[in-house]
Amino acid sequence: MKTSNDLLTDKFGRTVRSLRISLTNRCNLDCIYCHSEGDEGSRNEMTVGIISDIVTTAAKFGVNKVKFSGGEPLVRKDFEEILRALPELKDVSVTTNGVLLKDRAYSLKEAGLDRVNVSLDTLDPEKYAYITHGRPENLNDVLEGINTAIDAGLTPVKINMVLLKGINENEIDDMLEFVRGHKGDLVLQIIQVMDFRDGAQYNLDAEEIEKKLERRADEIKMRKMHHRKSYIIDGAEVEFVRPIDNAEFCANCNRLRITADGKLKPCLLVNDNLIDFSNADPEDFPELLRASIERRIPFYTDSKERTIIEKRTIIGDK
Ligand SMILES: Nc1nc2c(ncn2[C@@H]2O[C@H](COP(=O)(O)OP(=O)(O)OP(=O)(O)O)[C@@H](O)[C@H]2O)c(=O)[nH]1
Ligand code: SF4
Ligand code: SF4
Repeated sequence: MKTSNDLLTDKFGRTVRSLRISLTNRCNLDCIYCHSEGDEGSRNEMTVGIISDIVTTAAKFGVNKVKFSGGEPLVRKDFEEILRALPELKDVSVTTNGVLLKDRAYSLKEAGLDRVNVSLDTLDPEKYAYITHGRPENLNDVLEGINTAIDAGLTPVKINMVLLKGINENEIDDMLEFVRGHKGDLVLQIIQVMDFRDGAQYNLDAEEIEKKLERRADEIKMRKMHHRKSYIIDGAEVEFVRPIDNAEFCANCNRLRITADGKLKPCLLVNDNLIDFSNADPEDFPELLRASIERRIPFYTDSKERTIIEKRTIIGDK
């Protein structure tokens, strides 16, 4: 048995400090690029007790960050209860589409949520409806949700903008202006679209776009997680998430995923190495965590050829 210090370090020297927990596969939208956290789509959902047990165990071994995701995590009415059942952590956040955020922001903050990321690819209602298969009016709900989250202190609120060729690639400056208009409470997060659902057809040269932003930056920071860079451009902060074929991103991946139905998932893009702990005895959790860490490998390496083959065989066209 490993000691508590190295239990969550994998054979590539990556120490897991963060859990990314999917609360549900249900969603009130249906986006054209949805990756559903790379999950197979089970309808089962973990109970508050299981979530609390696994986070408590992981926290004993150094995990200090939890990110909740979905599907859409706010469709779970017991999200506040889940938050109240967590141990003390450094950073608890959620990624949401924001449609239901307005009515929950204050209660989530009171229950212990630190901050929120909100998906917002466009400020145009018609494009919004096209991307999400929702209603144009949903865009207003999201904007109200963002404002309420700021009022409730769920800051900084990150605005997740997935770059989509032919749809929103010319909206980066509008988004930067939107962020500037909220006086330091917002950060723009630009995300390269991945090869899920219709994603591939909207892919563009994200590296080139990032280089252009870099040239405009007054200041550049780099995060430990994924070595992601963020740029300050005329007072607006923009972080770039560019995972595809990015060996550096995977070499600095320090998060372990948990699927909505309670499986440890070492990598977003791999589904044949999951470990089920939904029916396990909490006493066995450390051993299961360790087993999952043993299965972690960086998905993208320096060999692009290998990556493409793996992608086809492992995730298919999901
Ligand atoms: N391939 C890959 N993509 C990721 C990973 N983490 C995040 N992403 C991408 O980044 C998108 C946005 O992530 P968010 O859920 O907003 O959270 P985050 O930016 O990772 O976390 P914070 O910056 O700490 O809030 C996801 O939908 C993915 O497309 C990862 O570990 N691997
Ligand atoms: S809001 Fe998120 S989970 Fe829902 S369909 Fe869009 S990308 Fe998928
Ligand atoms: S190994 Fe790479 S692709 Fe897999 S979850 Fe980590 S960063 Fe994402």
